[in-house]
Amino acid sequence: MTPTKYTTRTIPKISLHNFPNRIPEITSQLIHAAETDGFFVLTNHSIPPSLITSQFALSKSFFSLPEPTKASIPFTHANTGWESQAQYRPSKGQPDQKESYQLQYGSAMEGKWLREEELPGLKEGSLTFMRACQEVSEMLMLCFARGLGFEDNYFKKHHDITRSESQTVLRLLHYYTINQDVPTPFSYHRAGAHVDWSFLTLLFQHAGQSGLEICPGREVSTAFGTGDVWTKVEPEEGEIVCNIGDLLMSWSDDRFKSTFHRVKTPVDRETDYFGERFSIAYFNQPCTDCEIQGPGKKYPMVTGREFTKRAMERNFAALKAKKEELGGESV
Ligand SMILES: O=C(O)CCC(=O)C(=O)O
Ligand SMILES: [Fe+2]
Repeated sequence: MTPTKYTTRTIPKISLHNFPNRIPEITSQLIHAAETDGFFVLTNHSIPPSLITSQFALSKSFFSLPEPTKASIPFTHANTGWESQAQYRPSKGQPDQKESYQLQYGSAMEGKWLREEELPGLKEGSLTFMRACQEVSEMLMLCFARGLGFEDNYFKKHHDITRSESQTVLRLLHYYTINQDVPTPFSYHRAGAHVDWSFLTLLFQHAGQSGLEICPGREVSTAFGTGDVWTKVEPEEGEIVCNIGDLLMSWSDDRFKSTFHRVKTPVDRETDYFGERFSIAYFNQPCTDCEIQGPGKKYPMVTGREFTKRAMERNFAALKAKKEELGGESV
């Protein structure tokens, strides 16, 4: 196994302080970050630290529940529910070593909330947190709409969480502790390299629970491939790490780049984090019936439903190719 090559890149930090009066300045910072790094970190945003802390506490309580309770709300094609070691990345053809629980706002959650007595406050608390994430997302959507020459509400209305067509997702993630005394198998990945197919992803991490790495420079919205020079993104409490997803890349006619990222397999006792890791991701997804096309019409128009379906199919095709390359290994 060839060792990963690393380089230090400065991840832009963008403050949302006093947003209504700083929209032009924030817009130019966001556009620059989106055109170059594809990743940026938000500071001074509107989500109170206590809300982030409570959502992490809910997440920890959820993942501590007995397996049969979690298995009673399994992950399905509606993109909601709980899974454990079931997500295969096309880059590796092996399952991520983690469990996750995906939540949405609307009908896709039917049968996917636990009963209140199983985890009191889960539904109300998570929806409050999701709405706070949406508020931040809508600030960014306004800036991206201006940057691309659309009217201010353009992206906001296509990601309307009050509509039953909403596909936006909150994902609670839990990576298992890794035993430092046993050599880590090659196939072991906390989260294999991938790009998100969202518009924008907002990621919350805990200080000290490192592992996130990025590799900018994705050039086309359809190809899979992992660059070989990575940069570590150290988690800071309260900050939001954002990445451009394939949807915004396509909607900007490839002007903004979606960026490969992964959660590293810890191998080095001196530098890597082997303990359990919790993170929370909020994926802005388009309403199923919205029409997606960039200002320059580089790609044919597709609906939100088609975009999601194609992204899943691309993932599946790339995974199949990877499996064949690995010699029909059972995944
Ligand atoms: O857990 C993390 O830090 C990253 C998660 C992620 O990239 C994803 O779920 O798409
Ligand atoms: Fe991701």
